[in-house]
Amino acid sequence: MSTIEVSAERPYAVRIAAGALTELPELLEGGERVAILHPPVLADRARALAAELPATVSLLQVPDAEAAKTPQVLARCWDRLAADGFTRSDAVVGFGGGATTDLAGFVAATWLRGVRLVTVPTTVLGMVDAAVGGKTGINISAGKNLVGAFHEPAGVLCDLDLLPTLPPADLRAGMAEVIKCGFIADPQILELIEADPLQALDPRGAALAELITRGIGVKATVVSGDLRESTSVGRVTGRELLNYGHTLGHAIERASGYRWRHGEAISVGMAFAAELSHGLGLIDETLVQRHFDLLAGFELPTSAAEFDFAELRQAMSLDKKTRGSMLRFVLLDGLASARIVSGPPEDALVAAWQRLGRR
Ligand SMILES: NC(=O)c1ccc[n+]([C@@H]2O[C@H](COP(=O)([O-])OP(=O)(O)OC[C@H]3O[C@@H](n4cnc5c(N)ncnc54)[C@H](O)[C@@H]3O)[C@@H](O)[C@H]2O)c1
Ligand SMILES: O=C(O)C(=O)C[C@@H](O)[C@H](O)[C@H](O)COP(=O)(O)O
Ligand SMILES: [Zn+2]
Repeated sequence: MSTIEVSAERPYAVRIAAGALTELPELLEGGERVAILHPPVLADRARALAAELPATVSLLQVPDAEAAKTPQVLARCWDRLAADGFTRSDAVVGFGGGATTDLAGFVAATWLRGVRLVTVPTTVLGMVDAAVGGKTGINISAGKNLVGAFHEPAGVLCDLDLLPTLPPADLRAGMAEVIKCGFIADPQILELIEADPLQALDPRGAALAELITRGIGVKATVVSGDLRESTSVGRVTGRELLNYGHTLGHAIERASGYRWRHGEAISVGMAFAAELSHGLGLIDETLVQRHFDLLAGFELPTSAAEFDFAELRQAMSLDKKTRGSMLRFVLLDGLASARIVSGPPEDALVAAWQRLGRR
C-alpha cells in the first residue's frame, strides 16, 4: 500500500493499493447515513460496497460520464439527500470516474453547505487527478466546469483492483493526464512510458501502478501548496500548472457536445500548447515532438480538424484562467518548467492550431 499525504487546508491521505476499498468504513467516521454516487456500470459493485458499510446507505445511480455533471442531476441528488434525511454528520462517497467524483464532490460541498466527502476513483484519470485536490463541479451549456466549489475529500481510496474492467479507450484517456504530470513536473514518468508503453497500459501491471502513484505525487504536491489556484505571474509553480493543455482541451470538450473524453481533448490541448510554446520561442522542436510521440503512442489524438478554431477561440474566453479579456496559457519553457503567457498574439494561436494537423 502506498500512501500520499495531501497537506492542504484539511490534511488527508490518498491510499493506493489493490484492495484499498476495504478502508472505506474507517473514513466514514461513524456517520449514520452514507450516499454512494455511482455510474450505471458500477451498480453491482456499489451494492456490494453498500452491504459492507456499517451505515444506512443511499445508492444514487447517476448518468454515465459527463451526462452526470449537469444542474438537473445535481438537483436530483439534493432532493434524494433531503428525502433520505441527510444531516451534517452524514457523508457522500463518489464511486466512479472523474465525472462521478466531480459531481459527488459538488453535492457534498453544497448539501447543508458542506458535508464529509470520500472519493473512490475507479478510472486511471480519476485516481491520478480528479479524485484528489478538492476541485468539484458541473458543466453548464456555456462551458466545462463553470460551476463548482473547492471541497476537499476526507480521504481518497485508489483500489487498483477496480481497473481491469475499465474500457481500453478510457484507460488511454487517463494516460493523457499522466503524461501531463510528466511534462509539467516529473520527467521520470515520461521515461517510464517511453521504456515500455504497452506495459504501461496493463491494468494489472506494476508499471501502471507506479505511473499512477507518481502522477498522484505531482498532483498532491501542487495542491498542497495552492489549493485555491492563485493567479500565477511569470513562472508557474501553483495550481495553474495542473491546467496545462486545458485551455483548448475544455473548449474541444464543449464543442464536441462532450462526445470527446476529457483525456482525449486534453491530449490535443497539450499538443497545441507545445506548438504554441515552440511558436513563441520558448521550447525547442525536440520537446514538441516528444509530446506528439508520447500521446500518439497511446493512440491519443493530437489534432482536431473537425472543429472550427473560431468557435474554440470563443469558448476559450471563458477559461477560468482568463482575466478580463486576457487569455492566459500555461506554456512550457523547458521540461518540467512552465510559465504563464498572457494575451499571446492571435496569429500565434492560429499558427499553432494549423501546425497540429501537419505532423
Ligand atoms: N476535479 C478535478 O481536479 C479533475 C481533474 C481531472 C479531470 N476531471 C474531470 O474528470 C472527468 C473525466 O474523468 P474520467 O476520465 O474518469 O471519465 P468518466 O468519469 O466519464 O469515466 C469514464 C468511463 O469509464 C466508466 N467507468 C468508470 N470506472 C469504471 C470501471 N472501473 N470499470 C468499467 N467502467 C468504468 C464510466 O462509467 C465512464 O463511462 C471530466 O469530467 C473532467 O473534467 C476533474
Ligand atoms: O486540479 C487542477 O487544478 C486541474 O487543473 C486538473 C485538471 O486536470 C482538471 O481537469 C480540472 O478539473 C480542470 O480545472 P478547471 O478549473 O480548468 O475546470
Ligand atoms: Zn484534466
